[in-house]
Amino acid sequence: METTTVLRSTFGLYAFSSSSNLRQRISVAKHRLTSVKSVTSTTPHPSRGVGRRRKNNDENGATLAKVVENPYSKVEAARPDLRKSLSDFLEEARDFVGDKGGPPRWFSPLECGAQARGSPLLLFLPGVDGTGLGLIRHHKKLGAIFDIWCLHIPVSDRTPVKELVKLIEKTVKSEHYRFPNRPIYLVGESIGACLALDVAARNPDIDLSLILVNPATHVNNFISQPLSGMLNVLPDGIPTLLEDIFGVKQGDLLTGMLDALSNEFSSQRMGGGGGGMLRDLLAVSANLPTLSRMFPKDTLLWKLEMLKSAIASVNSHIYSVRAGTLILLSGRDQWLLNEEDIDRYSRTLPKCIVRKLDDNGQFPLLEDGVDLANIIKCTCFYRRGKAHDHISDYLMPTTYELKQQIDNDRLLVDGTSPVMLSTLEDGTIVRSLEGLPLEGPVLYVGYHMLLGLDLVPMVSQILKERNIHLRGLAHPMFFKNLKNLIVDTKMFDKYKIMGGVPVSNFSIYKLLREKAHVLLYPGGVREALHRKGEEYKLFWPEQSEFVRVASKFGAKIVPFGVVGVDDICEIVLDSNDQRKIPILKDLVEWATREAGNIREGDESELGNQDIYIPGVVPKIPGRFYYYFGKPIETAGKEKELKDKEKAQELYLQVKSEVEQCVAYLKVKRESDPYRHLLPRMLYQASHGWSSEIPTFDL
Ligand SMILES: CCCCCCCC/C=C\CCCCCCCC(=O)SCCNC(=O)CCNC(=O)[C@H](O)C(C)(C)COP(=O)(O)OP(=O)(O)OC[C@H]1O[C@@H](n2cnc3c(N)ncnc32)[C@H](O)[C@@H]1OP(=O)(O)O
Ligand SMILES: C/C(=C\CO)CCC[C@H](C)CCC[C@H](C)CCCC(C)C
Repeated sequence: METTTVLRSTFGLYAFSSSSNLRQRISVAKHRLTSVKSVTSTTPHPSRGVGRRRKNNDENGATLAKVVENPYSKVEAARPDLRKSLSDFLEEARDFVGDKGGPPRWFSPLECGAQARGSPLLLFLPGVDGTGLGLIRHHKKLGAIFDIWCLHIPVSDRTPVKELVKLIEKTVKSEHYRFPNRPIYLVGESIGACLALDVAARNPDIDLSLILVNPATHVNNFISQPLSGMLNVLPDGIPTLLEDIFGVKQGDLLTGMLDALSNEFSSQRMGGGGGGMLRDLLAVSANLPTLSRMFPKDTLLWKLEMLKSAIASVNSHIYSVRAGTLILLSGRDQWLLNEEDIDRYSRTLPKCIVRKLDDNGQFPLLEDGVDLANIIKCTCFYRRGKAHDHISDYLMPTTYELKQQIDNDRLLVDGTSPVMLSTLEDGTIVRSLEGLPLEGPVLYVGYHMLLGLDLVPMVSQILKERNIHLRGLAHPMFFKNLKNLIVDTKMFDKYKIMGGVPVSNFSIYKLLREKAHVLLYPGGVREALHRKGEEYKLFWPEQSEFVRVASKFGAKIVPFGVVGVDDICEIVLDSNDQRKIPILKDLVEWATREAGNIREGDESELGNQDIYIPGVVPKIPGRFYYYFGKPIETAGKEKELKDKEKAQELYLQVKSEVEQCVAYLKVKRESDPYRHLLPRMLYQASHGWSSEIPTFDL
């Protein structure tokens, strides 16, 4: 296996290659990068909303309209974003653990070269392996949104922790000097996390963000005593520790066979077959010689010393850290950290999010199921400026992320076979989303069903079918990173991945100004968490909202209604009931307090916004129905709609159209022969599972 890596240091570019065709490899890679850049029409760009029609100027200045293919239309066939594995790490590490030595230095992997303009710098600080390849699975995906440099510490290097911190600091300072407004991310694993904290503590005035993966917080009794004692008594001069223990060398028949097996597993995984732990075990076994060269006895002893001094240094400096921190914590096999320390860190560090990776072990960045770019999106940890901006720093879901979303919700969508209707300009109602305007700004205003379940089929279907990405104005509770939470806020990840923005008059203003397609539920959580008997009742403010801001940007307003949740479940325990049960009462009060009431002071029922989990009894699923009304133009009416009375008129018109959409669907579903599950299943059994099930006559 040949590898090519361009190594960058303060002195220039280094190239490590096991083959002689380095130049060719680099130019192939460059060519690939160029093509990635030029295919934004079919690849969702991480940082931009997806346009449908791009205007290009031809040589004579004429404007050409280029129809852009919808990257999400083939979402079902999307392949995983991360395709490398532990086996790739071990194979590529072979070239990093030779006898080359030299000082610690930075390298920038070629596959990270396609980052969008204005991307922040990401410095990766390795764990005990020192190779700097620990992010290998993530290079491609992270490389699209960061300028990535990885620190390589050669096996034979003995630079003390203090000097390593100075070396990293030197790079941080010089990069900060070059681009003072660009944030610098330090991503460190175990001991690398200690180095990151140390650098941040020494540089509180530089704009840093830290991502600490299983930060080493203590050297436990086994490691500090029996293990280091055992290493100390082993004779010097043995070539490698593992080679001695297992008696295997590179090129052995056994390693050859294991190699072949692990390759077999890798190729199956590429085809979607999976391989999991067995594949990793085989990869490790086949690469024992690499591992043994990575950790010779004296290097292991040195790393133990480094660990002790790095941890001691962090503990004495942690109070000076000002940077925002994201800590990733494996649920299994934590050798070098304990949760009490992490608790202390999260209380000490000023802006700290702790994200647990329950099913992961010692090296989560190399394990399946951990996607760092995705975690960064879900925690709103990505920023190009001083703080995360939900609009300009938002990263579109990759097609695979959308697929995961769809797969997670498949049961609900397949169970409710949604019917989506829209209205064409001439008023014709059609069974498709054809009536939705393609050009923004557009403001979708509608009724919110129980638990917000209407969002599930709607947002992804509109993206898939029309390449329209709805930016939903969402309750700020979905973006909170509360500590000591009774509920796991991971359940709100989907709101962030799919483009939710905390609701405020500023966010609606900014989104419409950017010509976005904005989704607004004026009834908000009061509708989504309604009480018994309140289904399909709108809880909108009396005084007009959204109309003036929509007209300021000439946005089209699309009123819509949706029904069906009453056909899948029935509320048996609402917030009024829960407030009568002691434990539940505390939970409702806690959640309502923590969430914050965005309708505080509203005297009507809208102000009564309990946050609670309704007790429901499921039903054999009926069907979901959506009806998007005819878009209402506000362009050219800005002056007129500045008048509060006129704005109120239009507001009431929109409200009445939403009510009419709901009423229409409630009546029409009575005549749908496929409203119930059984006829739908029979229909699909005879016409194919992917066939579109008919509905009522329009
Ligand atoms: C288990 C299932 C889950 C599944 C999920 C699956 C997939 C997920 C998919 C996707 C994720 C996203 C999904 C999101 C959806 C979540 C739903 C909820 O969370 S619902 C709760 C939140 N929503 C509310 O509670 C509504 C609250 N509504 C409001 O607060 C208002 O309606 C608001 C702020 C949106 C608009 O009200 P105004 O009062 O600003 O509107 P106006 O009256 O038109 O404007 C007033 C004036 O302010 C100006 N203005 C506003 N900002 C300005 C600025 N920055 N500069 C200058 N002028 C500005 C305007 O131009 C206008 O100006 P002049 O007075 O006429 O001169
Ligand atoms: C309002 C909803 C959707 C809007 O699109 C539905 C939210 C349903 C959740 C299951 C409600 C969860 C309430 C919990 C007790 C969590 C509160 C956490 C918060 C951060 C205080």
